[in-house]
Amino acid sequence: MNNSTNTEYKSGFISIIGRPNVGKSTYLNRVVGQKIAIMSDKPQTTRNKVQGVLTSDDAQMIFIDTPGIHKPKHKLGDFMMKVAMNTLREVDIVLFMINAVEGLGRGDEFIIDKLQSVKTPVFLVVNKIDQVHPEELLKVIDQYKDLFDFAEVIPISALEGNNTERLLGAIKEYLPAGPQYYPADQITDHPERFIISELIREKVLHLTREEVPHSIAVLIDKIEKNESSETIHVMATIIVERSSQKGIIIGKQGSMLKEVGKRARIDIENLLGTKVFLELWVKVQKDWRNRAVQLRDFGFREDEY
Ligand SMILES: Nc1nc2c(ncn2[C@@H]2O[C@H](COP(=O)(O)OP(=O)(O)OP(=O)(O)O)[C@@H](O)[C@H]2O)c(=O)[nH]1
Repeated sequence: MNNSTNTEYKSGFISIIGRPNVGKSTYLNRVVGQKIAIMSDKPQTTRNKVQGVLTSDDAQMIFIDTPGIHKPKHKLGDFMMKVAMNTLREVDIVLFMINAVEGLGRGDEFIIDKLQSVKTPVFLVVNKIDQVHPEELLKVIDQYKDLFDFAEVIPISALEGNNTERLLGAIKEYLPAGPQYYPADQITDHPERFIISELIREKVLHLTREEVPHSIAVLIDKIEKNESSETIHVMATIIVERSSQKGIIIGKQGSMLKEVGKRARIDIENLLGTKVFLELWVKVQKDWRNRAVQLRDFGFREDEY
């Protein structure tokens, strides 16, 4: 085993937001090189948007959709908006995608307004440049730059592939060192999975405060529908770096873990709109962040708890 590497593995979550029809799915599909998201002319076809995972030798980028950011009247209403806003805070980079042809519209102002409270770096991704003159493009960019301080401004054509490599390069620059969350051959997942893991992580952090550092990870082992009882069985593992942290998270006679589970379950039930049976495990994986390859080998059932 060789632990001494000069270049650190980078990984992180990138959320793509923007008005309907700006080309988010087209971009996602180009990035992961396969048709994984539903592309259509019909706005907001589905709530259950897929995410794309792009894995290379030195980085893993996980693209996620942000539910509800442009849908304030979504049936889950405020809760989804809250989740969306939290998601924006939890990701490493936000790609705000706009349509170079249409320019600034009302939906954009709503999104920009929401972004003002987010500290995550926001890239302005100006899509569909194959359809505008360069002069027009500059005008559109200026309109947006007047309203927000973007970390990067990158014009692309998701359809034709112009500049998409440059965008990936910029994303990599901003990603922190981190593990390979997903196996290299996995390219899609459902955003629910990510949100559920974040809801659990949030409860752990709230309940334990500074005793448990932010380095914990929550991996979702399974989400399974039980047809007969109409419940969804979620099994997740909270990964910590030291056994002392495991003790804190489990608590006296399991009291802390029970409370984490109770609070997380309520949120997950709201998210999924169905009854949930939540099973939580805690596992020590020393220095897990530096042992990216091991993450893909986590076999939860083999472990002693
Ligand atoms: N000319 C041109 N058309 C594009 C480009 N990117 C996407 N489109 C087209 O724009 C339309 C909408 O693209 P989608 O990728 O479905 O847009 P979306 O933002 O995911 O839409 P929602 O799912 O409704 O949020 C499709 O007809 C695409 O072919 C581009 O770079 N240039």
